[in-house]
Amino acid sequence: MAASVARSQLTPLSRQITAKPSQSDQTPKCIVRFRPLNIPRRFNVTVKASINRNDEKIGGNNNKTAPALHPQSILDDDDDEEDAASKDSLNSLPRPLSSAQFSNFVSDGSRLRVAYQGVRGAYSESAAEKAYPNCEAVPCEQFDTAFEAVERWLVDRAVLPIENSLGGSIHRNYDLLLRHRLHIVGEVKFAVRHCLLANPGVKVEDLKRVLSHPQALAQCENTLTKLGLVREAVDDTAGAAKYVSFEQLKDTGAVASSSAAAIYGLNILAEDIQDDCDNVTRFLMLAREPIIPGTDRPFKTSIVFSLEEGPGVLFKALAVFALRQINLTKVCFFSSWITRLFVIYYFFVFFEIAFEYL
Ligand SMILES: O=C(O)C(=O)C[C@]1(C(=O)O)C=C[C@@H](O)C=C1
Repeated sequence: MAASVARSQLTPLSRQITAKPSQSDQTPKCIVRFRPLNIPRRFNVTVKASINRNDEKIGGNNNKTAPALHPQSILDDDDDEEDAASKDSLNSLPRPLSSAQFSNFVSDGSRLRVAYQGVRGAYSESAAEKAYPNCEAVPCEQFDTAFEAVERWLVDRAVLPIENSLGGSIHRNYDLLLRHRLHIVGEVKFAVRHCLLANPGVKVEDLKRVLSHPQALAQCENTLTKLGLVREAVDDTAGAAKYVSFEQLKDTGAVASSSAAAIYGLNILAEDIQDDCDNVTRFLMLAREPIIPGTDRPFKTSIVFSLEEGPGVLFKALAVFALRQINLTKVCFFSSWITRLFVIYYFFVFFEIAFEYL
């Protein structure tokens, strides 16, 4: 009970996480200065978790497990300590996750902090708990807030939806994967069972409109059309439930989970209102450090790249995989402000082999 009270006091992280945390912040790792090991100290730069991109720079010894960037406390700014710091730095480098390391605890034994988008009762919270049992799930207002929270060491991981069996790809998160430098370290599938929620005493026939996340509204298209309800999109399903409850709305319902109903004191008017009983959302688990796949089992690898416009460019790109018998599990196209066309490939193949091919 005590735990649930404490958790209910969590306020979602907002975009303001760019502000320096207060002294009382319990997370000492939150402001970190990264310094490439092979760059003189005076060229120190503050960058956001670009560990992967500089991997090869370390000592040129093909040590793929050693990231090139060294996190150093922003308070430690004494030049005299440079040599000692450089020597120690190899030992203190953040280690990339290995496939065997799916621990729910960080190195100091504290619970893993996992960011998700939404408020308490969101499906993303349940997915985070499924991905990392016993974690401390940290609500974030927006998807990019969750990305930033990991990059700034406010949390250890993020769990974000990427695809739904009914609604399709969640392009916003593909786009954010490109803009941020986090690594996909796993995925979790979560069966989403939507309920129609309303304040106590409100009946289905009293409802005129319904609030929810756009994906959730799309997943319940048939039911909501039959009920003739006006749909209104909000940031997340549980946020819709919270709003309906706090505003004591009598003509407005929410599409959300049964746990959101319990948390915000709403009644469940209808259960399993999604159009397909097999409504599954796939969530990605994201971390600052890449995972180094072992050779004991196949790993799913995601590749993002852009193509210049021209006849047959996509055909040629796909041929790279086809000619090597590499099985693609998903191909996704979308436009982004960064380039005109991005293609995402998922395929089952060992990571190193994939890179050899590319
Ligand atoms: O709004 C929520 O509860 C979420 O966790 C977000 C989200 C999504 O973005 O797809 C997650 C799962 C469901 O598919 C519906 C909504």
